[in-house]
Amino acid sequence: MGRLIVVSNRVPVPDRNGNPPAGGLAVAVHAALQSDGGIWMGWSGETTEGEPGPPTVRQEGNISYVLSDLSQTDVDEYYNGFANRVLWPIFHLRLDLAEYARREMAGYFRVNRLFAERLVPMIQPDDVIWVHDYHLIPLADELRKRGVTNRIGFFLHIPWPPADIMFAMPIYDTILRSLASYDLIGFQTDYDLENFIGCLRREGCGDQIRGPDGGDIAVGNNTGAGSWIRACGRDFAAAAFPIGIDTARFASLAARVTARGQVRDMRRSLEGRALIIGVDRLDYSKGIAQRIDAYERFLQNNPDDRERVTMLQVAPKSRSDVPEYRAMQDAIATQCGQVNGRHGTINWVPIRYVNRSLSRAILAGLYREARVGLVTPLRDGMNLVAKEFVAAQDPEDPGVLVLSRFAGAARELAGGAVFCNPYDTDQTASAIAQALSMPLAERQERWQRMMGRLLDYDITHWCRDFMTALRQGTDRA
Ligand SMILES: O=P(O)(O)OC[C@H]1O[C@H](O[C@H]2O[C@H](CO)[C@@H](O)[C@H](O)[C@H]2O)[C@H](O)[C@@H](O)[C@@H]1O
Ligand SMILES: O=c1ccn([C@@H]2O[C@H](COP(=O)(O)OP(=O)(O)O)[C@@H](O)[C@H]2O)c(=O)[nH]1
Repeated sequence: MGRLIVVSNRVPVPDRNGNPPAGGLAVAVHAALQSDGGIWMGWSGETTEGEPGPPTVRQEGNISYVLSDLSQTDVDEYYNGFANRVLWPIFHLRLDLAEYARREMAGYFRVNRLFAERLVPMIQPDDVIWVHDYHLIPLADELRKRGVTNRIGFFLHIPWPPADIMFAMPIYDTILRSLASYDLIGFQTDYDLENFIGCLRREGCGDQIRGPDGGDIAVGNNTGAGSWIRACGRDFAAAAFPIGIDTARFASLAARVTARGQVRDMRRSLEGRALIIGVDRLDYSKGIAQRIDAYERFLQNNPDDRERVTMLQVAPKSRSDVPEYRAMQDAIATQCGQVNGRHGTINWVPIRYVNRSLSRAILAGLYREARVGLVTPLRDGMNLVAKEFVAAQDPEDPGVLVLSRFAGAARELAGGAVFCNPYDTDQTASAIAQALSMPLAERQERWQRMMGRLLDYDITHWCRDFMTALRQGTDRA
């Protein structure tokens, strides 16, 4: 079997001992690379004043990590600009926040060309290439232009928007058509897949077809969503592969850390109050402001519960060079202060706000302490925090997940989570009240339903499913 080549904007480089970072995706993809050997290529995270030098290569076992520095102009135009000020807001249905500029679009394609040029000399005939996320949509097209005929797969970690939103983006057609250069496109949910096919149809450039020999593509995730597509003169496959977490390992981490250090101190500091937790990058898609409004409404509607609950919002800074993100940092801090000022007493602070990143181990323990997990994005590709919260619970006394219906995770966690509409403040406030008063038997039943799914379809399963579907064409050839 040929090697696997993974390309992503960020590369989870192993530590000094060769261990990948603890995140589930890094561990699972690292394992897939290790088994047949391979390359993981992407941005080093470093910026240079002038033109960047050649990539650095670090060998770990049979995996080569190939890291390219980018110039400040590249980072401004490709990452902060087109990826995070055009594609990100539009794919998250925020046309109002999209700032389109031709210069930034040119930078986006320039960096994709740079990655393609650097990758081509490394590719061997049997290699299979797996490209990740919206930063690198045109990469397959650039590789094809350079004569690469290998199987190339793409996984989109964020949602795919409906046609009317997509078509508002200048050069939407270039983005849409460039996806036809892949052999397999993976989405988080069947809704994203439907939206993508809807865009092809409305544009009149593609549609679903019967597969070769009438066959289906291999999708083992029980969503039943997979399709063959003919578009822009090529046939390719597209399917939903909802990303999972390292469920069993995360559950055991949570059970281990709960009695220790910072988590134990945190429990003591609650003085018996029920903990409501939110954990998100500081991103407008996560609905943090709306969540704080809903929590305040809950306090107003349930005066008896005041001083019996504490909300902890963990929100590390993210993409701080993008103006919309910088503005949010001040807005959320102000909002928390106002709620605390209005409702706090000399003995009680309603919201604790932590504006920095916590380790996975601490988070696992905090999730387990919490009576309610508040995951209320306005739009989210998947939302791994929702899955981690469930995995971390004590089976004997599980907390309740309040989950936005607009998170990708809602497709799999229906029947277990209490759903909310984050745009509806009263309804989200009621969902918080429902979660806090839920009887033990119902909490256990809901938790078991969700945990069963998360154990069956974990990150290793996700990785294997995608790779099986991607290699399927190789076998047929
Ligand atoms: O790399 P950053 O700009 O700092 O952003 C962090 C990541 O954010 C996005 O995550 C998405 O992928 C998750 C895993 O599939 C998914 O659960 C979540 O809903 C998505 O928002 C982004 O897509 C990644 O590329 C970033 O690395
Ligand atoms: O302080 C923090 C906040 C978040 N996370 C992790 O960051 C990831 C966030 O993934 P998610 O899919 O929820 O959202 P994204 O940030 O990728 O859009 C999860 O694994 C969290 O455990 C973390 O390690 N420390």
